[in-house]
Amino acid sequence: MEHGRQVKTGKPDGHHFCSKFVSDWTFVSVRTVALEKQFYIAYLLLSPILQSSVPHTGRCSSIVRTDRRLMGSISHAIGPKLGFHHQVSHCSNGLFGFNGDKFLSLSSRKLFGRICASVDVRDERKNTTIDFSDPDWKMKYQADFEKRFSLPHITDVFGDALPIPSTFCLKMRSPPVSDAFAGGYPSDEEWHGYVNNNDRVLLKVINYSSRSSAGAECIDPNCTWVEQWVHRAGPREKIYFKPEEVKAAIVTCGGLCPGLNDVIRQIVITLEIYGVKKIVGIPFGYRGFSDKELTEMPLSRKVVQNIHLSGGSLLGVSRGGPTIDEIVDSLQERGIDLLFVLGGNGTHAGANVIHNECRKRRLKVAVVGVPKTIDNDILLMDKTFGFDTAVEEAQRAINSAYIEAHSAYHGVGIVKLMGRSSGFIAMQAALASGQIDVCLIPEVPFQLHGPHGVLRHLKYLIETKGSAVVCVAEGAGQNLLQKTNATDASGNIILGDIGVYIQQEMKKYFKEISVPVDVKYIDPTYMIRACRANASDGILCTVLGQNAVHGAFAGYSGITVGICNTHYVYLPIPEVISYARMLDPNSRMWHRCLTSTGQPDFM
Ligand SMILES: Nc1ncnc2c1ncn2[C@@H]1O[C@H](COP(=O)(O)OP(=O)(O)OP(=O)(O)O)[C@@H](O)[C@H]1O
Ligand SMILES: O=P(O)(O)OC[C@H]1O[C@](O)(CO)[C@@H](O)[C@@H]1O
Ligand SMILES: [Mg+2]
Repeated sequence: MEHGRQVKTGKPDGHHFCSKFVSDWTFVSVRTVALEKQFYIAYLLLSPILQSSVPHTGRCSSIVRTDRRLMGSISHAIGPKLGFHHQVSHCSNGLFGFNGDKFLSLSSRKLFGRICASVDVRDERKNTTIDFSDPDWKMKYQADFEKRFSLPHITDVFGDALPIPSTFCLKMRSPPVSDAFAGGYPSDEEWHGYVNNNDRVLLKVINYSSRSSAGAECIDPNCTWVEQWVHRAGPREKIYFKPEEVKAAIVTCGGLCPGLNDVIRQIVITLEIYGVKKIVGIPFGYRGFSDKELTEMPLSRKVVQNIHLSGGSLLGVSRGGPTIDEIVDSLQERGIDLLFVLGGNGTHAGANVIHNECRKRRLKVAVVGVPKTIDNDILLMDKTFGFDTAVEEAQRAINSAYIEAHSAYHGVGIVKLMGRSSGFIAMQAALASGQIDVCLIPEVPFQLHGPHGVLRHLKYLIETKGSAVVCVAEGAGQNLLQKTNATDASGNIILGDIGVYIQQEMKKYFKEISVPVDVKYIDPTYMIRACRANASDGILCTVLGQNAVHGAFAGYSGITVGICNTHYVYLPIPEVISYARMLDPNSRMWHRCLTSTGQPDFM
């Protein structure tokens, strides 16, 4: 029996308080995707099961709702759109019915993993079911994984494309290391510094012994460890483009992100090292491909030398823009052979369609993405560039909120941070600052009002500590706000302002209960991304930029670059963008954040 984190599910001021180890099993919910309705399964309903596995006082009735988006957290193990179909008919206990449920939450998955004798996993993308009674299922899964993560290559379409020796040469840059190393000297034959096409990086490094281990990502009911290897990034010995003949283009799309200029700079520098003479920047995102008013920007080492010293994008960014046909027409007209696309989920979706359209038209173009999102919401990667800087900047806002709140009589600071569908920035900033009492993220629902609501907890904090600081991700608590169906030029839903709403409700609440509070609201939204990359992001951008160029010259297309378990990899675009990566409320990191803030569940 394993136990989860120590959770306060209430406060001693009148409502229930539970300061004990609560198992993961207490966090249960099911989302009926088809009906788009959230519903909760009360703890009491589960108590017959839970009593046998969880030591509880009977006073903790708090339930944390999780939802389909949590699948982001298990995606690493089972791949995009690979949903768990727990066939309830297999369960001895027929408590639950799932009308067309596509996904079960991670937590409920664990629960059912225990309840059900047999669990069926379905790969929705390929509509194949894994039969765990097959003794070879693991081998088959690994083979399928290898296939899914194989990298599209120019030779898939141009079978007769002949590679040439790479013009990117590291030879002679290193002095002899030792007699034992490569025969004593880095010779052509034995040492060249290239990455072998067959090199792989292990994607998952934790062997969870139990489905109930915190953050467990399991494929089968026994949580068997399955090797999942992805392609290692880096320069190859053979290349598929003649550097002196190619034209390379760079485009930056979506919102701004610290580090865009660092990546642009490094791509240009690396291209020049290969020997590329024609390098251009497409202005203002995909729009630059079709807007006749906008002309492409010639790029060289000289032009980009110092651009990383400032934030933003040298090329400009935009949302929305032309159709894929228009973009590919433009690629053809401009004679572009290598296209580097810097952007988030939307941009990568575009890049993948561009790659497919190029194949359809039999254009020998390598399309390589570099994931850019301060939200850190791209699947499989340790982190995306800009995220670290955004967290650092967010901390400054939190510190100001803390100083304001701490210095005022009954001061409350609220800081709203970016994070449309995932709360990574809010969580990391809360963890880093150590000044947050309440961290609200899109992945964890909360109530403002009521005995377990945020406002009641703030009252408790005012009474006990004298002040409080709340940090809220922009996508949190959207269910509390009126929905507009407005979208931006790229089709992203325009969110309601949760920060302003919390501020207003807070003022009303404290007025009603006649407790004076001094509320200060800080919205540093654009300040955390419109800035220069910090050192850590600077390094990440440099490596990603270099690897993007190596990947394109190696002949790969429809790929993106990333960092997995501290190693740099190439991944096929569809595998990283099938949905936005979400924070797993059952992950150790979120548990650590809760431990740090000391906040209870707000449901
Ligand atoms: N599904 C899609 N297929 C093709 N192109 C897309 C798709 N989604 C978005 N795009 C295009 O990609 C570009 C950027 O998209 P979007 O504005 O969503 O930013 P993003 O890349 O997701 O980055 P951010 O993290 O800042 O939101 C836009 O020009 C948009 O038209
Ligand atoms: O206001 P803009 O430029 O559309 O960008 C805002 C969005 O950008 C993001 O940071 C994604 O890059 C979202 O979290 C946020 O909603
Ligand atoms: Mg987007």
